[in-house]
Amino acid sequence: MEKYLSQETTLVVVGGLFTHLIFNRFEPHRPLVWAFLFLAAPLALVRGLHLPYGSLPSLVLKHLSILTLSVVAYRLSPLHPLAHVPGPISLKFSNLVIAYHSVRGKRNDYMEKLHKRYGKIVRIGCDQVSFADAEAAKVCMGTNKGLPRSIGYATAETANTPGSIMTSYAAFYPNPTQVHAERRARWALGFTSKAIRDFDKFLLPRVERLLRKVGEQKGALDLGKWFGYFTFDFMGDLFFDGGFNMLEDQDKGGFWKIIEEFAPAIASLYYLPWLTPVILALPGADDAPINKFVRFAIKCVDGRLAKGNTVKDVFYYIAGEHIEDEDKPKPSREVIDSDVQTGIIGGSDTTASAMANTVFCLLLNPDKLKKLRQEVDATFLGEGVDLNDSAKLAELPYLNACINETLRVFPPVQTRISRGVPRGNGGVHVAGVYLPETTSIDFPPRVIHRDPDYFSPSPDSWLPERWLPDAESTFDQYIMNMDGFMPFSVGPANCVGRNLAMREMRLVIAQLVYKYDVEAAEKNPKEFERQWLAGLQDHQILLKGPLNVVLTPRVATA
Ligand code: HEM
Repeated sequence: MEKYLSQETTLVVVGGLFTHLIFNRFEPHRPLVWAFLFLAAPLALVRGLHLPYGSLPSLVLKHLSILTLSVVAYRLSPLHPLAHVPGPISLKFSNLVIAYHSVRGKRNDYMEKLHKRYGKIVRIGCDQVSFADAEAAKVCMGTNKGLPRSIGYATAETANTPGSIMTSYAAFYPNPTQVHAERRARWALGFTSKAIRDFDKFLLPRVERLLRKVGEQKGALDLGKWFGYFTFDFMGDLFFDGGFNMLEDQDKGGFWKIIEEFAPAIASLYYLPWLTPVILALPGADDAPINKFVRFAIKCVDGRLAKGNTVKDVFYYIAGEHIEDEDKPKPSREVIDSDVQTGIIGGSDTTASAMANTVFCLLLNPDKLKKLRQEVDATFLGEGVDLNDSAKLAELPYLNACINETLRVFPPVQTRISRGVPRGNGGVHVAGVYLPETTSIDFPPRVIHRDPDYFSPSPDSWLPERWLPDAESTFDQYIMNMDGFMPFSVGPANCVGRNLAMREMRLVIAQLVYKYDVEAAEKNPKEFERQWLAGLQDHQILLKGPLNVVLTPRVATA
């Protein structure tokens, strides 16, 4: 061997392989540790072999080449613990490719294609799988002993924050289950049935204003945008005692822009958690979308804290304003700042997306729009009717069928409810597949919801009738497996805002079709459909193109 390889080359190879072993074993995420590992072996060589320091750059280059080759070869080899999971080679050697699909915003279509080709489980990164299987989702998200969220949630925040309700449940935290349960308990107080009923004092005036403002617009209007203004204002009521007023001023403050820039960044960095601290350490990082969003959240918290605890909103509970006992610990300012970030995103975009997609589906299916209107008219026509009667709306079968069917075909979180196998637990066996320690598992609701094993017939089609009580006798080969329905996720970390979101959606959709004739501005249904689907961008939240409609006030008839 020595005949062919110089001592220097042999040591470079050994150094590269050894560094790979360290990366593999400890998965460091800090840029300084990376810098150390990139330089340590070449420096040791220079010192050990008494080489000139001028040879350092070329040694570093060789070291990095060996390291890269070793990493790529290992990830593609049968030795890798995820080698048994099928998937395209282009995705196996690095998470960069799936991160690229996330930035493009078409991860939803891409995942659908991958699952059609490779089956229920696909390897989508070096340590990532997508698992479109309801049983696996149930086990991993678990009602009592599920897995925590994956390490990618580290990217949702700047390095040193203590974690929100969302991120504190990530596998990298020392005790995710306990920390999350403590955060979740405070959030849950803000979403009891009573608290939700009390929030009607915010919600009902916002619904009234939304429906008045859209009626005042001349010509076609982008209803999706108006839904966004509405949900953002309502989120502001829930967390910051109001203050955005988008239904009056539209987005003059540029709040949506902050979220629209933040979403693609965070959705792709999820797959590259090591990159976040690097980006945040670069000059000019102050203007990075993550920092802009974090600053925005902090400013909102400053404003709310300055107002004091005059109102029992969600913030009141998550900030521990309800804790009167001086001896009981209150959440730190860092925890509040982190939690509020989850609230801003969770409380605004998701519900707006679901409502926009419901209207889109109704417009493509005028017979079903007519049926929904008949149900709403029949319920609310007459003296003394209360269009704000949420209890009554919750009982309307067709209204609920339309919303649930939209959440099925177009779930606002399309391709990633994520869980991670913690280091040190020896891996897990899920639905017949072994997943080693540190694997990140994405459960893609849109793929699962459109799987004929769970919903038949025509799982890709929007058919509210499948939710009606007589569906079993109306459809041939009827399958409705609710284990495969997870728009709000399941288990201890499922969506805490679910009941509130359903209340919002029922009120808005019912009152919209009651008060207005709604028509698509684009008269060709095929073109209308094409434009809307092309505009949907899956960045974990669902960004949308315009939903241009024409509204005509109507008088309800029996
Ligand atoms: C149609 C509307 C909504 C949908 C489809 C939705 C969906 C989801 C999903 C899929 C998760 C992830 C759960 C997991 O990882 O297992 C989640 C979590 C969460 N959502 Fe929602 N959401 C909606 C509305 C809301 C609203 C209105 C709020 C609050 C104002 C909210 C607050 C949260 C919070 C705080 C979490 C984290 C829960 C935890 O970690 O315990 N969501 N949501």
